[in-house]
Amino acid sequence: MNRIGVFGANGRMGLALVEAAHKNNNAELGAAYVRSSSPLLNLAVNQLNSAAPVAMDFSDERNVEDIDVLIDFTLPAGMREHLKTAIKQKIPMVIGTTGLNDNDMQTLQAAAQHIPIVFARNYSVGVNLLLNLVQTAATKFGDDLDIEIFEAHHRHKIDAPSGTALAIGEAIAEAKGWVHDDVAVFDRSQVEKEKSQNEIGYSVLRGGDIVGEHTAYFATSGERLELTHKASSRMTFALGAVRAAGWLKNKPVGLYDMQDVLDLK
Ligand SMILES: NC(=O)C1=CN([C@@H]2O[C@H](COP(=O)(O)OP(=O)(O)OC[C@H]3O[C@@H](n4cnc5c(N)ncnc54)[C@H](OP(=O)(O)O)[C@@H]3O)[C@@H](O)[C@H]2O)C=CC1
Ligand SMILES: O=C(O)C1=N[C@H](C(=O)O)C[C@H](O)C1
Repeated sequence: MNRIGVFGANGRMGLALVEAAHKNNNAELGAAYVRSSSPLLNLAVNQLNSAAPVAMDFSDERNVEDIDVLIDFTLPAGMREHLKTAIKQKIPMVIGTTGLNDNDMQTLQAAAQHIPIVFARNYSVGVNLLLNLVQTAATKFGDDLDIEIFEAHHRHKIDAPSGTALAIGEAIAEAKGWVHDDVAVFDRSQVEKEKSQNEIGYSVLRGGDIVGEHTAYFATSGERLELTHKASSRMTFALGAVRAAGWLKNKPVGLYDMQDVLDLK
């Protein structure tokens, strides 16, 4: 049985992860953590199960010592703290937090020399298939091609474009032999010129309770291909992350992603 510790257990994804750990037959919830300053500390996280988990303080080392894999879907600042604990306790970590910067990515690379880590900006099967499909599309059209990425999420999401949109753009850039940062266009409001074909444009919608939608557009002069993924439940991501935790448990140190977990490379 894989004993899972969930950070940010009172968050939208945290709650879904707590439920997903109950649903997965090979996993059990070892601990559900909230911030040490949280008013929810020591209270029941939810009532899904007769043994409703109690929110614990991860900074108390006794609360992490029998955990097999830690899962973090919080914010970048939280992820940084949680990663330190994981390294100190030598516990593998599954990370889904988005909005990470270049320094964070370097920190993850360095951390992965000490513990096994899965980092993915989307834990759904569909998006991980999409990452392969966009690479095919990007290379099979000719030079007459415009590539744009659109994403839509709920009103509470604070990072933009989404981590998934960036992962799609990076996959396309890799297939085209482009440096993503050189071709990514996030804002055209001040650019008064025609678009170049060596660019990947991003656009973003925020509203209501949209779980997560992504479309990659491949537009030529005579046709347009639109590859769309729509998530209809956060449980998709949560079950994917719990599956990744099971896969990671006895892996050697290193930085992995969900395509490794799903054997899609
Ligand atoms: N990779 C994937 O498949 C997916 C990734 N995500 C990503 O997961 C993250 C969380 O999303 P969501 O659940 O909607 O967000 P929520 O705002 O609902 O939850 C965030 C959680 O993180 C906690 N948190 C925030 N800052 C810190 C900190 N500094 N230290 C400790 N805990 C902290 C919050 O605690 P508190 O309530 O005390 O503030 C809360 O429990 C986002 O980055 C999102 O993009 C989401 C879905 C899928
Ligand atoms: O914040 C969210 O909700 C989501 N975030 C991830 C992202 O930034 O891509 C994944 C998913 O789309 C939901």
